[in-house]
Amino acid sequence: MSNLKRAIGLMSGTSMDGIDIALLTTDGENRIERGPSVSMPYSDGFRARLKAALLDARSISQRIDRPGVLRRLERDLTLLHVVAVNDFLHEYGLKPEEIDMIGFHGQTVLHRPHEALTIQLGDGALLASETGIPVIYDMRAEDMRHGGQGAPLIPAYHAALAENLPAGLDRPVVFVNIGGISNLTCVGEGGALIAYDSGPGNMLIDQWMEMHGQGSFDSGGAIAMTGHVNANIANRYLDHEFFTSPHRRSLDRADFSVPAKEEMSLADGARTLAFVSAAAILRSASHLPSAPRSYVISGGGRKNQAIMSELSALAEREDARVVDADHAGFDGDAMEAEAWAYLAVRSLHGLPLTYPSTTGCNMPVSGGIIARP
Ligand SMILES: Nc1ncnc2c1ncn2[C@@H]1O[C@H](COP(=O)(O)OP(=O)(O)OP(=O)(O)O)[C@@H](O)[C@H]1O
Ligand SMILES: CC(=O)N[C@H]1[C@@H]2OC[C@@H](O2)[C@@H](O)[C@@H]1O[C@H](C)C(=O)O
Repeated sequence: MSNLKRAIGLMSGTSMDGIDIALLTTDGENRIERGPSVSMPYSDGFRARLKAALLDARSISQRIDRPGVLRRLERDLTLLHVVAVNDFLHEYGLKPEEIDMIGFHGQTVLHRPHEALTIQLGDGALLASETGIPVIYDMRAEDMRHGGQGAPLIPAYHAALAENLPAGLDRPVVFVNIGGISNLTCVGEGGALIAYDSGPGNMLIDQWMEMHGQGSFDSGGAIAMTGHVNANIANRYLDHEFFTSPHRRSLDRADFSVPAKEEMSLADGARTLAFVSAAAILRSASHLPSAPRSYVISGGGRKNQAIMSELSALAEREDARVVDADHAGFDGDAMEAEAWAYLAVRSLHGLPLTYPSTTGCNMPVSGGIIARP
């Protein structure tokens, strides 16, 4: 009997721009068949509610606390995921009974690894009852109970993808996800894994654009491409203890703040923050035991031309190649959602989601809670 399962992965990331949905058929190990994927953007109003809720989340001290607006928001967020799943099933002519499980990330509203506290809003039981599909959720907590950072979790999936790298991508290969926050996974010769968060990704750029009334992101990096890097401000970010400390740790959105509006012009700010996003990745990669030969970039940040050109220039100096995940045979938009489907299957099979070399946990750890319809 095969261990193959058909799973839907759902990711609502730190950019808070919407829900990514992907279908994956996998054994949770080396067999991966990628299915369709879509994104369901949040309305401006819902996005604003998520952002406002980050403030209420700061007073959480126990995992079950839902102060202020959080309880109602968790329900609404879950119902949006219900709509996302049901629309997806309809669009691809699938029935709930044809899906073995959903891997549900939810929305991180607080992440304090030093307090072993991480909160992802999302009601797994409600999602299961409203879709008729078993749901595996809350996949970060068990890692923290074993001394881990609770993030990143995508490395187990990166490791499986690295089994099928196209020719020309030499190891060590580093998978980089440039979302609101960026994280990297280095896969060395023989499959050795090292992973950690690598710095601010798009979140500062997004906040900078919003502050200037220029929408929620710098589309294509078009504004950044007309600006110049302010080296003093860039160094202020890059000299942060996060990069200089010998210890790697995971990040919360609140760890870095946007520059003050009057510090730079719109274009120089967009360019400087794109440079910071790129340089942060290289600076974090300098803590790896051996120099990477290739970087495979996923996440929305790969669509920002300024980030990508800064990254390519910096990597070239170290004789490394930078490749968009889409050009390496992967799907740079769906990779996180695919990962949550993959991790759900691993969770079901009791396989580790994290390792000492990915989150700093004290042993390989599985995790996740299952909610049945
Ligand atoms: N066309 C584009 N041009 C420039 N930037 C873009 C474009 N599309 C998306 N982005 C950036 O990517 C972000 C979304 O990226 P992504 O969906 O990978 O993040 P996330 O999954 O929410 O975050 P995380 O991985 O930290 O959880 C947007 O907020 C925006 O900054
Ligand atoms: C606590 C949390 O939600 N962390 C996210 C965030 O967004 C990117 C980076 O920081 C990563 O550590 C993680 O998400 C990815 C998907 C992960 O766990 O692999």
